[in-house]
Amino acid sequence: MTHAQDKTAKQARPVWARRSVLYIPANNARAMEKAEGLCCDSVIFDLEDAVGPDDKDEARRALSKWFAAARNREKEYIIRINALSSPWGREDLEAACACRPSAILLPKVNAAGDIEQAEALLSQCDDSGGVRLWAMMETPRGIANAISIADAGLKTGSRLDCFVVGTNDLAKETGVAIPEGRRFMTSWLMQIVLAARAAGLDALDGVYNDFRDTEGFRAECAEGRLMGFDGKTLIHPLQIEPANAAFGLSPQAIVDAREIAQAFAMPENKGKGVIRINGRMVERLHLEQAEKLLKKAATQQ
Ligand SMILES: CC(C)(COP(=O)(O)OP(=O)(O)OC[C@H]1O[C@@H](n2cnc3c(N)ncnc32)[C@H](O)[C@@H]1OP(=O)(O)O)[C@@H](O)C(=O)NCCC(=O)NCCSC(=O)C[C@H](O)C(=O)O
Ligand SMILES: [Mg+2]
Repeated sequence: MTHAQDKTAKQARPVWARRSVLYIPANNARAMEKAEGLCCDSVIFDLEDAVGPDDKDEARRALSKWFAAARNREKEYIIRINALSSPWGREDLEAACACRPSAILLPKVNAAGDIEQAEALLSQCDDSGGVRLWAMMETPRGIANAISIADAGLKTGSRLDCFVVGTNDLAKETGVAIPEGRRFMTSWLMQIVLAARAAGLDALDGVYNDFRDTEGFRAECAEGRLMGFDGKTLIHPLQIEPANAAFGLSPQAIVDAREIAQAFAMPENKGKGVIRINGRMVERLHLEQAEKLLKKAATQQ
């Protein structure tokens, strides 16, 4: 991978704020009707674990109806399908692709080959590249292969944008307990963040199951922010506001980013690699950061 290829792949990705990403079971009509009005940055409609085997067909039909109605696209709408190796995966992918969501979320990704398989199937039903791909990192093998999975996202034309942590499956597969600050999981979570960053992907922290425990939830959001996650996946509307607060961009960060963008846009700074703003050194790498931050800020709900 050359530097130029790496940069092209990273720049091709859509930039969105993803502070609060709410799961909604695709067989829960009442919750689905709330999706547009909630102030989370993104919604993941779930066809996988939240939907029982007997309800999969009905859930696909509900999704197709939901997307067919005129929907605003002020936030991202993602569909989580079942694993392609499961009895439902292929049908889910076709049905999800026909909905034209912002992205399809692939669960239980174990290796780069899973991404390549999904990309190949996606290109058969969407040749525009508009339907993006997200990957759940929630199996022991997936964590061990995190960097090669992330690198699949640097291939020409890849749709991979984001890693999503699945702490429940990780706990189930490994026997590691989640409570007490997730301390025995921390090294895996950091491996996911590191691999995501190596390929310029976003990384979203796992869910907090005890949705009535606001204090515990806020603490885990604060931890996730310090660990470098872009946002948190949520299971209940009560969790939206604390996640937005924890992962939000501060007004000062937005002011600083605007200042950097304006400074580099001035004719006297054209082509310069480094400039001085308010007595501080600012390089072009800071301009890239500032531009991304401003794009994210524009999509915060
Ligand atoms: C957890 C729940 C089953 C709780 O539901 P409920 O008992 O109905 O909660 P409330 O009575 O407090 O609900 C109050 C109102 O809020 C609406 N609501 C609840 N949840 C949602 C939601 N997710 N999105 C939108 N709206 C929601 C209710 O409809 C009530 O509205 P009203 O009747 O008008 O007052 C439920 O919250 C739920 O199903 N959550 C999502 C569960 C889910 O999707 N799980 C799968 C993803 S998590 C996962 O798998 C992570 C990963 O893979 C891993 O391995 O870790
Ligand atoms: Mg899971």
